Amino acid sequence: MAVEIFYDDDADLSIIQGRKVAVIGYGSQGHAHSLSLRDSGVDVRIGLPEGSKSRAKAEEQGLRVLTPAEASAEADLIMILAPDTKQRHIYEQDIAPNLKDGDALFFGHGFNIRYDLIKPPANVDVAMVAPKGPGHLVRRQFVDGKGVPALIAVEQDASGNAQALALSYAAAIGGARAGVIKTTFTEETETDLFGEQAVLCGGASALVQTGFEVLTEAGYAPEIAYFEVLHELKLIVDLMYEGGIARQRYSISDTAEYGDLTRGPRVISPAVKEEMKKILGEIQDGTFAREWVAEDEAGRPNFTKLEEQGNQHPIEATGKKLRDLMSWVDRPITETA
Ligand SMILES: NC(=O)C1=CN([C@@H]2O[C@H](COP(=O)(O)OP(=O)(O)OC[C@H]3O[C@@H](n4cnc5c(N)ncnc54)[C@H](OP(=O)(O)O)[C@@H]3O)[C@@H](O)[C@H]2O)C=CC1
Ligand SMILES: CC[C@](O)(C(C)=O)C(=O)O
Ligand SMILES: [Mg+2]
Ligand SMILES: [Mg+2]
Repeated sequence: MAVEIFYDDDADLSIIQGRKVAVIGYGSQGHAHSLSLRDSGVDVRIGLPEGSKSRAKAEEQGLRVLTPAEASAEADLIMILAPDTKQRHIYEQDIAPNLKDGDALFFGHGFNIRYDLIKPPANVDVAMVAPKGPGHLVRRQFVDGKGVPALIAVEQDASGNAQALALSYAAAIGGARAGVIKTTFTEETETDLFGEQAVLCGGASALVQTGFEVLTEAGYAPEIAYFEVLHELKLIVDLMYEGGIARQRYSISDTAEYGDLTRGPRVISPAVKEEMKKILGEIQDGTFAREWVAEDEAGRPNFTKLEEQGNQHPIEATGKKLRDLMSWVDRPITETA
């Protein structure tokens, strides 16, 4: 089925400029949405608990910070940008009691709606604006006059105007400069989880770590291995970003391209594709969501252990040493990035 793609000319910015927006959370996505909404002339307040370490960051940027309940009560559009596993509790405790007829409840990812963790009442719009990129780059691209593509979806159209509202919001954070695609909460959730697990984060991290291990275990210098499998990956992916895999193949040598064509399918073998299909199945049938919610409720023991193991991987120490010598590479991720 053909997708609908919208650009700035299709969006009416005045719709979101006429709303009182509460952004709940001020992390990667929260800071990007809030600052760009404000720069687009939208009335924004931030909802954060009293003890939140994000409060100071938002206040330093001149934003008005309230508790999540106060922000929800004051606003007529509430965008939840707290961690997915915390959203259900925030919704029940702070948002639901403050929802009024005609309010809009917005999400940056469909997890809590797709897996029935949040069940909004019938009298509010329920929509999503999900940028297809990390929040710090969503903000950086907006500041640079560019934009990260975004997906919009409407789960519940109580006002009859939810899609135009979502598109207006997406335009205000720069998404419609690059293209906004209309989808569903289900499609966004399942493709986003699959992308981050199998390709963008899980797949890419494991590929890089394994390549580094194979080279260093064979006696090659860690610094050379780092440049080969991590640093240069960005340069190769930049070519794909600009012109697809064909552009990447045009720029590399014939020798590299022959290796790419003949060895790539041996690395990402049919067995890897089968495993990817299993991972997609666990997303579709809710296995991953149940596992992740239970892990979070148990205090994240496995998450913490695996994250620490990743931090201790030898590629991290080698990379830190090399990046310290390249001031332009380790660009700090700040609230104005
Ligand atoms: N990271 C990304 O780039 C992307 C994220 N998304 C989605 O955006 C949403 C937010 O993710 P992300 O930006 O990564 O989140 P982060 O973990 O970066 O930030 C979470 C924010 O929520 C705050 N928070 C924690 N608990 C509460 C609470 N009880 N009430 C209010 N605020 C709270 C945190 O404050 P504190 O400082 O106190 O911890 C922090 O400011 C998720 O749905 C995610 O799937 C979608 C696309 C990309
Ligand atoms: C790729 C990870 C992501 O889905 C994103 C930045 O888009 C996320 O959830 O952070
Ligand atoms: Mg994503
Ligand atoms: Mg995601």
